[in-house]
Order: sequence, then structure tokens, then C-alpha cells
Amino acid sequence: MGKELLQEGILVRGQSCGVGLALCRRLLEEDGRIHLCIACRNEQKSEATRDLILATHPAAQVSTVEMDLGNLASVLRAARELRCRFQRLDFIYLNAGIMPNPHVNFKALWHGLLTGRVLHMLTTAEGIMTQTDRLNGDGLQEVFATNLFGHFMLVRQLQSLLCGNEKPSRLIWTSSSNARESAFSLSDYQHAKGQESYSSSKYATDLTSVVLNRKFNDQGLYSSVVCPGLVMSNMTYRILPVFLWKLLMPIMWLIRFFAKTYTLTPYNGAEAHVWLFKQKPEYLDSLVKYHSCTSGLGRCYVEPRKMDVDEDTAEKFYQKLLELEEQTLEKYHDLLD
Ligand SMILES: NC(=O)C1=CN([C@@H]2O[C@H](COP(=O)(O)OP(=O)(O)OC[C@H]3O[C@@H](n4cnc5c(N)ncnc54)[C@H](OP(=O)(O)O)[C@@H]3O)[C@@H](O)[C@H]2O)C=CC1
Ligand SMILES: CC(C)=CCC[C@@H](C)[C@H]1CC[C@H]2C3=C(CC[C@]12C)[C@@]1(C)CCC(=O)[C@@H](C)[C@@H]1CC3
Repeated sequence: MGKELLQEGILVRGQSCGVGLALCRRLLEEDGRIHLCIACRNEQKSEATRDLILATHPAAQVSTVEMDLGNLASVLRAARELRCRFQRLDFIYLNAGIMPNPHVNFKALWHGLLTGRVLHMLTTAEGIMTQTDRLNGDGLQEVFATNLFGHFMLVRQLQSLLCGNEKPSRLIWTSSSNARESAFSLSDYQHAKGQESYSSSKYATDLTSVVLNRKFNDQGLYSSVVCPGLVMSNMTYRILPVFLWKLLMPIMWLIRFFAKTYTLTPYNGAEAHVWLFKQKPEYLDSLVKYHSCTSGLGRCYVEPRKMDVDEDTAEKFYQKLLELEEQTLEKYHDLLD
């Protein structure tokens, strides 16, 4: 396949629905000339997603690549294809994420409603959510592999398209306000032992973004993290049934007057992603997470909040990711150029 030089090559992961699909549409509203490359798990999903985007933006340039983040061979294959197709990528939105077997502790939720930390609990889910994780086909914890490590491998494999270009390239990770230091441990960074694998993987995402800035800003690669807020999507519909969310909707609109991260729709949730698209990366703070917010009256805006990350831990974690990357590349050496 011949190389094509793209003006704005933008790769979006995790866009077949929810925040990712809204993000693709909003990026095209910002600039209809961009070339979007969407990465889906299989051909049917790719085609269906492409059709959904073309239905609202018929003139858009949308290409597809197949990639399953829970399968490292698939990530390496997709990266090889992208290296053949593109000379540079201006943005990668690392948005795919899973929260398998979510469990809400209703007793803790009820107790929390009666305390002064009710808003904190309702916006971060601290103390009220757990998940059950499992090993994937690569022998990695599934949540760590899908939410972080697959993305990390992809970025490393696409380094030649991202670094040393005349214009900076950008990584935008979808993290969460559920990311919490206490859920993460360097000695169990895949979170095999605990029950907060989602929170741990999102904290690991924050650490990774911080350290990537330290390593790659001087080569023109910049990384940011965002939180879309609480959004009704397939992920939340697996936490509580749809009818219950529908019943709770009036309460959530009320909560939104106090908790601005109750963005609720994928469109509102993509606010921070779109805002970052328009910013000069040199002026952004790498220790800040950008939160999509929606006011009680429905106005969307972005709120930067300092992250609770320790740069020394970030560096140590990065070394562990590099070790795991080395083992992966040894295992799949036949998939490298
Ligand atoms: N909803 C919310 O309240 C919040 C969501 N987030 C984060 O936002 C991001 C988007 O989530 P949201 O839109 O809500 O949820 P959805 O479940 O709607 O979307 C998740 C996306 O990730 C993709 N994905 C999941 N597993 C894989 C995999 N193994 N390989 C490739 N792609 C995969 C899905 O693709 P497929 O269609 O193939 O399954 C889908 O496009 C996630 O990172 C999530 O953690 C953060 C804070 C709050
Ligand atoms: C809103 C009401 C009145 C009830 C719902 C209770 C919980 C199901 C709900 C409260 C806080 C929510 C929350 C998330 C999931 C659903 C809740 C626990 C997330 C963990 C979803 C994924 C994320 O990434 C977080 C930012 C969310 C934090 C808040």
C-alpha cells in the first residue's frame, strides 16, 4: 500500500458508540477537512461505525483499521498497517475502555448519601464500585490490557509517525475521575489482587501520560488526559439496567446543578476531547486532567483539575511497562517489520 501524506491524520480508538462516536462527529463539525481513521475490533463494526459517521457527515474522509486492544498481536498488526498507510498522525484519541462485571455496593451508597462527601461519592464512585477482572488470551489482566497496555503498545509502535514532525502530535487519553492512587500499586500494577481494576487502570493511564510528556515533549509529542464525566453509554448500561437509569434521569438532572461532571450524554462527554483538539499543546499542563462539565442549564465547558500523581512513581511504572513491552515484542517478533 502506498504512503499518503495526510493533513490531519486522526486516529480514534473506541469510537463504535458512546463518547467515541460523538467525538468523531464533533471533530468533523470543528473541521470537515480532517482525515479520521477509526480503529474497530472487526470489519462489521468498522463499516457500521463508518456508516454512522457518514450519515451525519457525508463528505467526511473516514478510513478504518481493525484492532482489538485485548489482543496484542492484533495491536501489532494494526500498527504495522498504519505505519504503511500514514506518514504522520496528528492526534490519537485513546478512548477505548472496559469495566467488566461492575458491582455497586448499595449499602455503602446509601450510607454515603447521608454524609458530607455525597457529591464526591456521586462523581468519583469512591467506595461504592468494584469489578471482577480476569486474564485475557495474552495472559494479562483484561482491564489493564484493554484500558492501558494495548494503547501503550500502539503508541510505542506508532512513534515514528508521532515524533519529529514539523507540527506537534498529540495523544489524548480518556481517563476517569474514578482514577485513584489507593487503587494502584507498583507491585501489582495489573491489579490482579484487588477489586478496583478500572480505577487502577485509569490511574495507570494518568501516570503514563505524565511520563510520556517527560520523555517525548522534546520530540514534538504531547499527551493529555480527559474525563468525560458520567455519561450514559454501553458502559453505564452494564452497571444498572437502562430502565433504572431512565427512572433516575430527573434526579441526575437535579444532581447536575451541584455536580457539573454529570455530563450524561456522549456529546457533552466529548467536550474536553474537542476542546483539547483546539489548544496549543505547549501551553497545556501535563499534570492536569481536563474534565468535561455541563452546567445545570446544559452549558458545556471544560474544567482543568490538578492530578494526584507522583512523577517518581510514574517513572518507575514506565520502566515496568517497557519490560512488559520487551517481553511482548519477543513473543510476537514475527509481527515486527
Ligand atoms: N461512561 C462513563 O460514564 C465514563 C466513561 N469513561 C471512559 O470513556 C471511554 C469511552 O467509554 P464509553 O463511551 O462510556 O463506553 P462504551 O462502552 O460505549 O465505549 C467503549 C469503547 O471501547 C471499545 N472497546 C472496548 N473493548 C475493546 C477492545 N478490546 N478493543 C477495542 N476496542 C474496545 C468499544 O468498542 P466495541 O464497540 O467494539 O465494544 C467502544 O467503542 C472509556 O475509556 C471509559 O472508561 C470515563 C469516565 C466516565
Ligand atoms: C446517580 C444516582 C442517584 C444513582 C446511581 C448510583 C451509582 C450507580 C452511580 C453513582 C456514581 C456513578 C459513577 C459511575 C458509575 C455509576 C455510579 C457508581 C462511574 C464509575 C462510571 C465510570 C467512570 O469512569 C466514573 C467517572 C463514574 C463515576 C460516577
